[in-house]
Amino acid sequence: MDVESRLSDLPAWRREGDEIRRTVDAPDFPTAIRIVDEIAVKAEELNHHPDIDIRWRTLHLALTTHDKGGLTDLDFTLAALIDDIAEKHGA
Ligand SMILES: C[C@H](O)[C@H](O)[C@H]1CNC2=NC(N)=NC(=O)C2=N1
Repeated sequence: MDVESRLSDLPAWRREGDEIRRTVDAPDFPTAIRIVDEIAVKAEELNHHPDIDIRWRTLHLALTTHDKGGLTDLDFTLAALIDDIAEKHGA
């Protein structure tokens, strides 16, 4: 997988070893939680689940495919969906 080329379509994300990561700065805490809730729905649909660290209104998200020991298409698919959700909420 050409990770750098996939990342060029996802400027908010950066590679850290076997993961891609981004932060999401929500306008306030309730919005941050709504974003997490919408991500959770997508994660269940895809059976692919991000690591999420919630710090007040900032989310730290990390994606990898544990089952395959590295990054796969699913990580980039979910990353794009997370970007859509964040943008919709002004984050
Ligand atoms: C058995 C089941 O398919 C898994 O353990 C799934 C669930 N969610 C997952 N999420 C992520 N991010 N990586 C995985 O490898 C993964 N595996």
